Amino acid sequence: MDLKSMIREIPDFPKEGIGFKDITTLLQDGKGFKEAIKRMADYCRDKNIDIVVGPEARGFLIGAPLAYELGAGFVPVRKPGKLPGETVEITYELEYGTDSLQIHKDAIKPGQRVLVADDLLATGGTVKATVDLVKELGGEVVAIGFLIELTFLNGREKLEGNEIFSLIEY
Ligand SMILES: O=P(O)(O)OC[C@H]1O[C@H](OP(=O)(O)OP(=O)(O)O)[C@H](O)[C@@H]1O
Ligand SMILES: Nc1ncnc2[nH]cnc12
Repeated sequence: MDLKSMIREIPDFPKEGIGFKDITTLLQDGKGFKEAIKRMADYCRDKNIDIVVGPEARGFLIGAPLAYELGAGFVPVRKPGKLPGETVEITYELEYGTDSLQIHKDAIKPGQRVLVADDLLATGGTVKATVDLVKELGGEVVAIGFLIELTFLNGREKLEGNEIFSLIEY
């Protein structure tokens, strides 16, 4: 199945010069969605993953079904003010300015084996912040998986030292 053909590219969204990779066209195709999650799960079935962690919002769309397929738990990483319990927060650099993400303090136990999953790797900032939150709680980041990787942005450099996989490259 050609998953790449199910991704729609929207030019100049959300701003001029950005070629937006729209995954909604893949998600709305039942066979495509199932195949994408199955292929991501195949990368890590033998890794004894306890928890899949996904950053808001598109990381939920990939991370939650992936956790279900692996028989693992799912932990959301959210934008500030959304999680009701006690949280740990990280602030990270964007192209212009900064952003913050939070995780529940008790969401991961020290030593648990974690897969970090998101829909897309661009500069790597979002997932690097997510990895740092997991490590702060004592989780072991076993692998990082993406549906899509924009290789020309070299996001892997920011994630050096981690095992990384992606299904679709641009
Ligand atoms: O590698 P990076 O440069 O950090 O970019 C990738 C991130 O950007 C997108 O999320 P976005 O911030 O647009 O939020 P959303 O998931 O709520 O749409 C995407 O879903 C990744 O999480
Ligand atoms: N080109 C892109 N398409 C979709 N999501 C993105 N997040 C960051 N860059 C993106």
